[in-house]
Amino acid sequence: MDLNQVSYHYPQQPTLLNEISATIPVGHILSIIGPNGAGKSTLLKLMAGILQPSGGEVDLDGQPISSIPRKQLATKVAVVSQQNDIFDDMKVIDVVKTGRLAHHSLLATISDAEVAKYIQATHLTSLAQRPLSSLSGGQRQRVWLASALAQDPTYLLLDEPTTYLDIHYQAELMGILKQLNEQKHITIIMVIHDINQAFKISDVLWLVKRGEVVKVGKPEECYDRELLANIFETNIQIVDVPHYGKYIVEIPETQAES
Ligand SMILES: Nc1ncnc2c1ncn2[C@@H]1O[C@H](COP(=O)(O)OP(=O)(O)OP(=O)(O)O)[C@@H](O)[C@H]1O
Repeated sequence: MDLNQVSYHYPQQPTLLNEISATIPVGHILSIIGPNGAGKSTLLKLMAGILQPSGGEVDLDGQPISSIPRKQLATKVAVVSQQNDIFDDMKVIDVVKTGRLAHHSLLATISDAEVAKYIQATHLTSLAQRPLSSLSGGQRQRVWLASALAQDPTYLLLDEPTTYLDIHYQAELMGILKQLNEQKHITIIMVIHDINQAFKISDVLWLVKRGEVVKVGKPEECYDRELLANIFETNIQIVDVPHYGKYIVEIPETQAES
């Protein structure tokens, strides 16, 4: 996927993103990180073809996303969304199946074996027959992921996938994403607030501030205290944790000074 001088402004708003150019290599895990309101979700929506750039183009396999018919785009790009309570009465297994509808006719089917594969990959086997409404937030999150996988995409886009998850589920979800990336070579693009998870799982990071991609780099290139402090406008320390490696912590100024 290529961003060619992509600009964007919301209607009647000033320019938010200004001529962003970047390439996301196939098979990479990219995390977009930065403070609230920086433009991360907007960038993700442009990459998903949900929003159209005000200037420039997002290209997929050399073709502008805007020119790719919706159903064809759905064979390549899946967005993990989580706001859908219209599925509440449906069984998990049936919600997962609906993922395939994105790029097939309503009469199209997905084989039971394939559904089972996605359910297994997202650790939902024991919950498959339960109604969605009976699941916890973290379990639901995995259902949305399984449903997106049923689209069989090349690119999986996620907006803050760990927001409602406790640390156990966060780690589990990250493990699932890593496995999908390694085994199925799905390119993963996510907006994520947990910077340590982002640094751990990603091949490349985009650090975004006020609509600008300030830094593109591998995690090891972004363990830069000053850079991170500048992006998040807070005091950052990078500490070494035994058996883990570098860990980024935010230390409020008042404590740092004492
Ligand atoms: N539909 C909209 N109409 C007008 N302005 C919008 C709209 N959606 C977002 N914005 C504005 O665009 C800016 C960037 O929003 P965006 O959601 O992309 O930021 P973000 O980096 O994902 O933030 P967060 O971390 O808080 O989710 C913000 O100032 C926001 O208020």
